[in-house]
Amino acid sequence: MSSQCRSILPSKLYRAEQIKQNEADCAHRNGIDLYQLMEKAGHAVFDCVLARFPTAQHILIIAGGGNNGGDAYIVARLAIQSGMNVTLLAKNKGEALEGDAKVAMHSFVSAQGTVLDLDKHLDSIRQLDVDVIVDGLIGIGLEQTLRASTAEVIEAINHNSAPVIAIDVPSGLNANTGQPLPIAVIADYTVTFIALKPGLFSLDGPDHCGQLIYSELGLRKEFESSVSTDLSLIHRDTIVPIPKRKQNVHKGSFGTVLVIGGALGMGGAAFMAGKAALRSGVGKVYVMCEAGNEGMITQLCPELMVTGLEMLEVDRYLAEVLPKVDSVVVGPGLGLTKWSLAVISELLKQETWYQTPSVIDADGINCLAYKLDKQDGATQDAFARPDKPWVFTPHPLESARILGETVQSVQADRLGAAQRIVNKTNSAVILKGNGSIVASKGHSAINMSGNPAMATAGMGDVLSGVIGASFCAWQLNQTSLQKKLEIATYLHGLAGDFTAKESKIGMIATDVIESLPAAIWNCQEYNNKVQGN
Ligand SMILES: NC(=O)C1=CN([C@@H]2O[C@H](COP(=O)(O)OP(=O)(O)OC[C@H]3O[C@@H](n4cnc5c(N)ncnc54)[C@H](OP(=O)(O)O)[C@@H]3O)[C@@H](O)[C@H]2O)[C@@H](O)CC1
Ligand SMILES: [K+]
Repeated sequence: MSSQCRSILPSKLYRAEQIKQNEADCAHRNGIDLYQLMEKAGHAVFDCVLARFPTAQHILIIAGGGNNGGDAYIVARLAIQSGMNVTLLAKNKGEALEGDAKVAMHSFVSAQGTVLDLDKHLDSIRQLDVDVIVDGLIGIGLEQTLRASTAEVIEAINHNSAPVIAIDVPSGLNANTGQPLPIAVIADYTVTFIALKPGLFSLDGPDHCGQLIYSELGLRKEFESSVSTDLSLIHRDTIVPIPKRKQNVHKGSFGTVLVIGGALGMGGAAFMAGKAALRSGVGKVYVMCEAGNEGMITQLCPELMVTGLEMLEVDRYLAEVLPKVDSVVVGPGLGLTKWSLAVISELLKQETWYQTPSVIDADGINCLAYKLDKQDGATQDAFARPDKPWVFTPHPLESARILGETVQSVQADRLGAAQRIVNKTNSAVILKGNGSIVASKGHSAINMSGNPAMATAGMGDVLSGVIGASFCAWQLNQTSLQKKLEIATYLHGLAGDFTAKESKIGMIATDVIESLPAAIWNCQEYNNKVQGN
């Protein structure tokens, strides 16, 4: 998501329906009506045209039948008034328009603008040689799969090689979920109004928005103070600062993490989680792995305290070590075998585990989902326990396993799926993927750091180690579980951003581990400078 304009972004996100329900009241309280708001929206988009394409002569504008189309007519009028050659295509030549959008169309026509019939000019959309296209087909009014004729218009816009500015939301994109329904305009810029919508930041949203330009239309303060939300963004300005360390400290000051994983053939995952915890500043890291793997893990990282165990030795080890650690990372390379299921069964018997901050990742999730599927009472009881300091970190497939759903239903509404996992496990959740979602009861936040180079094996193991560290290495004792997880997720992505080369191809998980100290330092320095700490 590195192309998005982060520095000016607010932290709150609002669903389309919250904006629709509240924009009129907010505008009225600010002394303007909805038509004046539409004028402001049109001006904001035209400012973008002028700023990004100052030499543009010929502009193609697509206007839909709702208020998103209304904004488009304002842009078209401003373009004519500034001497541009404007081609405006509208459904039914705009004849069915009502309300403010109709007024906007008349203002365009009064400025000598001509409205052409969209359906008769599909080929023009594909082929017209223009300097810029403005997409005002559909905004936050889209609720269900596109009609075929509208999908065809979007396909035609995407076919034209001219740059595209989308008004409010790329047409066809679900503003709440980031899902194209099933196709959406691929814009170079999206000028979005009043409040940020979650779909612009998650799933396919960022690939369709291009650079995001937030235009509050003078309503941000009014809107944020009068409308509450359970959604937020995670970016540099929203994370709680990690304090700088005092000089007089020792390894005991920064906690102990236990990593449980590393079945035969998968020792590398436990190594990566353990090393990521160390690189995030943890004082001591224990690794409990399957007997036979201890040598290779120690060789990869001699700073880890590694113990290889047979099945029958696990209970004694856990009873002895769990009370000594500040957090547990369960899952990296754990496998789904007799050994790993025995490990999980022993863990479920340890009362200490339920009070210990724990990350449950990868095969930790798969083992628990498997046991749940087998109606295992201990797993059901563990899920039912309220207020555990646990976080599940599933990718979409693991999410589907926990929920007993399909990957499609998880991806169709990632924010909803994250909350369903929170409710089912009584734990926090990080639902991985583009725009990872950090969720706990009643709140979900979408992370903005990270890049496509991170789509590679082992990256989740690194994240689990960073989260393990967030519980003890950063002296965030007064910070909520949600906020700790937000910092860990952000720093993991930032370390990936620091490491990725331009092509965003070929970075590996162990590269990211080495960038963790720089990412932490960078945020501490930023905090010092910007917030004066
Ligand atoms: N309120 C204001 O004054 C302000 C509002 N603002 C702007 O208004 C936008 C919201 O406007 P909105 O609510 O009118 O909805 P909007 O995004 O234009 O979509 C409706 C159009 O989409 C079409 N359509 C829908 N579903 C479809 C489907 N499945 N398949 C195909 N078509 C479908 C639907 O067609 P219909 O179904 O009616 O034939 C209709 O033509 C918002 O994003 C912002 O840009 C700003 O100017 C600030 C002031
Ligand atoms: K649009």
